[in-house]
Parts: sequence; C-alpha cells; structure tokens
Amino acid sequence: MEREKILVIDFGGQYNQLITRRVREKNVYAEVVPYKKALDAIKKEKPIGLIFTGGPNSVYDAKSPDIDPEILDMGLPILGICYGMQLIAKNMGGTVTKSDKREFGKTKTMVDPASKLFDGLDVEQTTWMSHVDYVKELPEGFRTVASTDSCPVAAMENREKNIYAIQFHGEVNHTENGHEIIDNFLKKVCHAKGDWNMHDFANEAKRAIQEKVGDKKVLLALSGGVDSSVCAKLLVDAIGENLICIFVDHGLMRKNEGDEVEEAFKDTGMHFIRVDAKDRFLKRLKGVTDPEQKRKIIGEEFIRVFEDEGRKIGAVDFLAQGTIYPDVIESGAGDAAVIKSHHNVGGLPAVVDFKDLIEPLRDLFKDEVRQLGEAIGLDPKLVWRQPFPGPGLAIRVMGEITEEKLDILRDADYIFRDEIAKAGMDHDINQYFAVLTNNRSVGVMGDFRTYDYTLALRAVTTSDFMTADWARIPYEVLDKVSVRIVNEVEHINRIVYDITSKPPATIEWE
Ligand SMILES: Nc1ncnc2c1ncn2[C@@H]1O[C@H](COP(=O)(O)OP(=O)(O)OP(=O)(O)O)[C@@H](O)[C@H]1O
Ligand SMILES: O=c1[nH]c(=O)c2[nH+]cn([C@@H]3O[C@H](COP(=O)(O)O)[C@@H](O)[C@H]3O)c2[nH]1
Ligand SMILES: NC(=O)CC[C@H](N)C(=O)O
Ligand SMILES: [Mg+2]
Repeated sequence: MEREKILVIDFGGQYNQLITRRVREKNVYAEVVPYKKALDAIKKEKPIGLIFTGGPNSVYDAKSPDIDPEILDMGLPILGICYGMQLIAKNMGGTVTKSDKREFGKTKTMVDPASKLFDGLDVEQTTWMSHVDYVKELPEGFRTVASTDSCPVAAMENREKNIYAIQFHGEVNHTENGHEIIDNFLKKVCHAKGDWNMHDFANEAKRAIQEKVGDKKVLLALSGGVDSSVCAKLLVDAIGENLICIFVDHGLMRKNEGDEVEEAFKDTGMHFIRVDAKDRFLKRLKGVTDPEQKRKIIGEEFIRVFEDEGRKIGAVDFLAQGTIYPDVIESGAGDAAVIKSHHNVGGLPAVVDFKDLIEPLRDLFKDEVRQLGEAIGLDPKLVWRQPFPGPGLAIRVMGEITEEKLDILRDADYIFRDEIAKAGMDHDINQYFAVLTNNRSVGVMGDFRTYDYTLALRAVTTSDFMTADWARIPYEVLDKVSVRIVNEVEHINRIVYDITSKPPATIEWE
C-alpha cells in the first residue's frame, strides 16, 4: 500500500525541518526536498500535498530560488509559507513588493474561519511573522483569508485549485494555533487519513538498511547514548549478525560511564567492542584550546579508531552513526550558519576505508528518536538517558584539556548529577552537567587562601535541544550541590549557575 506523504519543498528557510516534524506529529509522513529537485521528487513520490517553505530571498530578485510552474498546475494541494506564499503569488500573476517596514514577531491577525485553513478558529489570532516583502495584489482566482494591521494579505486561498498560503510561520510555536492550521491543511485540504506512525518509520528504515547493506558488514559507532542506542536496535533488527558495535572510550567520558555502557550492552546479544582510546585522544588534544579545533580533532580521531577496528574485523563496508537532525543543522547544513561542528557531521574524510555512511535518524528530532526507541522496544533506561555529546568532557573543560582537569570535572559533575537525582528532578531537567571554566579566583578555606577553579553548573529544559530554557532548580538543591562540591572536590573554590537560555547561549559551553 502506498503511504501518504507530504513533500516540503525547501527554499532555504530556517524552519523547514520543523514543518516536516509538525506534519509527522499529525501522523502524516513528510520529508524535505530541495526546490531544484521538487518536480522529479513529486513525480516519483506521488505526495498527497506540498508545502513550500520560507526563505531568506526576495522573489523578485532574478537569482532567487523559483518553482517549476508545472508544479502549480498539477492539481496537488499546496500550502505556501512566507517566501513560499510570495512565490505562489508571483508565479500565478499577483504582485509581491517590499514593505517599508519589517513585520517581525507575534502579530495580531484577523482570519476568516470560512477558509478550510482556519476552520474552527476564532477570528482574532496571534501569528508569528518574519518578513519585509508582502503580497500586494492577489493572483487571479485567489481571495484574502487573513490580514494584519500592516499586511493586507496575511493568507490567501484558491479553493478550486486547492492552493493555500500564509505569510506567517504556522510551524513555530509562537503562532498560537499553528498546529491546527497545519492539521486543517492536512485533513481538510489534502484529505489525509493520518495513520502513519513510528512503527511505520521503523519498518521502512529497516527495509532501506537491508537494501543498502545486503550481506555486507556494518560498524556502528555506539556511545550508549540515546541516538546510537536506538540505531543499534534498528540495525540489529535489520541485519542481525552483520552489525558490529564499537564503543570508543576516549577518556572524555563521565565518571563510571565506560563501565555503565559496557554493562548495558553486555547481555543484549549484540556484537559489542569497547576500545580503550584514551591515550590517542588526549595526545592529539594536548595544548589545543580552540573549541572548533577540539571538535574537528575528535571527529577525525573517531573515524580513525573506527577504521582501525574495521581493519581488524576485515571487509567492513559501512559506518553507521546516530546522527540526528539538530547535529546536522547546527553544523551548517545547506545554507544555514555553522554554530558548532558536531563531531559526527560533515561526512567521511577524503581518505577513508568505509564506502558509505548509514544514518537512519538524520531527519529526526531528539524527541522523535525517543518515540522511535519506544516503538522498537529499546530498554527505557536507554531511551530516556540524558544526551551526552560525542566530544564528551573535552568541550566541558574550557581551554586546554589535562587529565587533572578532567578528573576534577568528573568528580564535580558526578555530585551535581547525584543531587539532581536525589531531588527527584532527573526526569524534569532534560540535560544537566558541570563545566570546568578556565577561570581561577581567590577563596578562603580553613583560614587559608585558595586560588582555584570556578565551576559552572548548567541545566536546561527542552524537548528538541534546538532551543532551551535554563532549569529553575530550587535554591536548596543548588546549595547542597555547591557545598558538596567545594568540600569534596579539590581545586574548586567557586560555583556559578548558568542562567542563559538557548538562544542566545547554546547548551554546551564550547
Ligand atoms: N564514545 C563514542 N563511541 C562511539 N561512537 C560515538 C561515541 N560518541 C559519539 N559517537 C557517535 O556519534 C554520534 C553522535 O553522538 P551524540 O552524542 O549526538 O549521540 P548519542 O551519543 O548516540 O546520543 P545522545 O545524544 O543521547 O548522547 C553517536 O550517535 C555515535 O554514532
Ligand atoms: O554528539 C554530539 N556531538 C557534538 O559535537 C555536540 N555538541 C553539542 N552536542 C549536544 O547537542 C545538544 C545541543 O547542544 P548545543 O546547544 O551546545 O549546540 C546538546 O544536547 C549537546 O550536549 C553534541 N552532541
Ligand atoms: N521568512 C521568509 O520566508 C522571508 C521571505 C522574504 N524574504 C521576506 O522578507 O518577506
Ligand atoms: Mg552522546
């Protein structure tokens, strides 16, 4: 049976993957397609509808991304968002112009509930806008179905042609009823049944893996974290004994973590290898202080370890990794800016043993990965672990990495995690850890002067790790953590709590 699918046509917007995710949340499968490949993809995939994304350009610039006009005549339901709406207007005979003021942020919007898009909603809505260009004249056959004080056409529709468009971003949470609007498009315009779920995703991912791998061997980079553990389960279900899991103990793990990971996979029947690579990682990181340089060295060294292990096994064609969407986007995929280079993104180095990468989770957000883990029956302890970055404590020791600093950080971090668990907050806070800053300050202990490190505590709440808020940990808990750490861990005499959200900060400090 053909699965219902929505294609999200990418014009370079920041929220494209978020759009696909909103669609998947409504139990309709969706995937992003670059605009240049849209026509081919439509013919091949036979979607039930299209969504055109936003984008940074202006439609009237000659060099801007455009749509193949044939697509607008195929009779497929279309939802244009922002740039996507402007493209529809331009291509169908309307006009788009630059406004003299930018409309940005939450905006009062009057909608017409008689439009299928706004069915069931009140006339007055809050939407989230981010644009300077706007549709000045409607294309023929369209009518206005929403407006704001400064934007006469905040949404338009052509019922006969099943083409709908919104100037605001319905995919972001700041648009009060964005979920309903997208759901209306799916159910009332595309007539989606909405019967897709993570079990289907798992089955298709397994089938794709089997097809790609055949009877060859796959080496999985397994950290014991959520993403690679979900990958391990998916792969072992798909290819059984042809899967070999390599856990690299790079000496940058948290206290006791290496043993815990080994314990978790020991009796699963999977082929599991723990590699002690501490010396080679620390040697390469010696004297390195720049965060991006640390990340690049670690990413490269990981691959070299996998290669060495692959050679020992012989004839391993594929390297699998638990790369997920936020890793990809923050490392600067497509036209997005590089925030930080995640160690596992950027593809394989030019000279490498492996023929290809297998990354079945590349399109998913963290919480979707967890849903998938639950759907395929992964141990809940693994599904609900807090994430831990591949470069490990290397990016939590500011400045140069030494064994002494790593040990200080491990002990302090352990106490912080222990107290959070004792306070029963380990499920409410999505990620929490300590950072050893490169700052020293003067203190007094037992009548003596100390001149020691400042430790920072970081704790955040988030569902997708793309944005995050700092966790409101009660003072009493922070107090306990602080007293314990300065008493139990030598060389820390001052503790600060990080109260920045993401953005503008990131979760990790480097
Ligand atoms: N110590 C390690 N040994 C082997 N592979 C690793 C290690 N650390 C990271 N990786 C690889 O890099 C990928 C990305 O790391 P990342 O930390 O984002 O994911 P994870 O560890 O699987 O899950 P989580 O985000 O929950 O920690 C992992 O999925 C895994 O394939
Ligand atoms: O595997 C990883 N390799 C990396 O290089 C990396 N950098 C950040 N992280 C994790 O990603 C999430 C978002 O982190 P940031 O807000 O610091 O970018 C948080 O969960 C971070 O712990 C990484 N994970
Ligand atoms: N976010 C967008 O898609 C912006 C579209 C267009 N560049 C504008 O400013 O109106
Ligand atoms: Mg990890």
